[in-house]
Amino acid sequence: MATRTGLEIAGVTLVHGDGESTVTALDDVSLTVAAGEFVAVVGPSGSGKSSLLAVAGGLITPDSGRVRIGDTDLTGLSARRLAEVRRTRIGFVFRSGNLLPSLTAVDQLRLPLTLGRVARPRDPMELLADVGMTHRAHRPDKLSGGERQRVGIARALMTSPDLLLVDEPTAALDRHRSQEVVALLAHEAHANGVATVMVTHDHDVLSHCGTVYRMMDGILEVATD
Ligand SMILES: Nc1ncnc2c1ncn2[C@@H]1O[C@H](COP(=O)(O)OP(=O)(O)OP(=O)(O)O)[C@@H](O)[C@H]1O
Repeated sequence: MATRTGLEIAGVTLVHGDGESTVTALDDVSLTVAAGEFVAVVGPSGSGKSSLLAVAGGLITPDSGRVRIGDTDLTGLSARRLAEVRRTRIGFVFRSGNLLPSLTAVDQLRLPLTLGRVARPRDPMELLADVGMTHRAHRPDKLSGGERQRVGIARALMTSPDLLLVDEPTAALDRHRSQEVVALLAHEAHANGVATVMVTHDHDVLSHCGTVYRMMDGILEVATD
């Protein structure tokens, strides 16, 4: 059986700024992540990791190259179609959960379903159980950092996305919670067949990932150490 492709980035270049002060944030970057595959991207500050997530997530259109999610080519889509792809096909997980302070855990998960039609909605209670969350009626101020991340991960999976983009998920967590959260991401990626790209500075969690890539001055390569 052919492996389903979740994300395909081919020959992407992205230049920030204009005139004399330009920065090549992505320099002919290619990356393919299959459905269910969990990859990590490491690299120093300013090397282009956030730019890679922004391009993969359809937030920035690259200057050249191609970005595909499943069978959809993002290059050339209208802003409206791109927003629709972001809402229905891509899940975003942020550094510290990015939860809305006034909503309970279960309502954070219901939110993505209120923003428009979703072809394959998940059941919020089931998904919270999946990520090991029992405090379903708690608001974020009553949750630990690890629990907030669990809710953030579950929220990102509500639309059954093809692609999960994860930015520094352990930035606010201690070592033990970091391991738990990244193990959970690995489990969800495999169990749901979602291509997952995680940017991290935390080398302790890399054993949970498949391929580890290193970004350096906008160039992406497989990390060899
Ligand atoms: N909007 C922008 N305008 C101009 N330059 C930018 C812009 N965004 C990023 N850059 C530059 O592009 C390069 C890559 O930045 P990027 O944020 O992708 O790096 P990063 O690896 O994610 O860094 P960090 O680990 O600190 O988040 C840097 O030199 C940065 O200064």
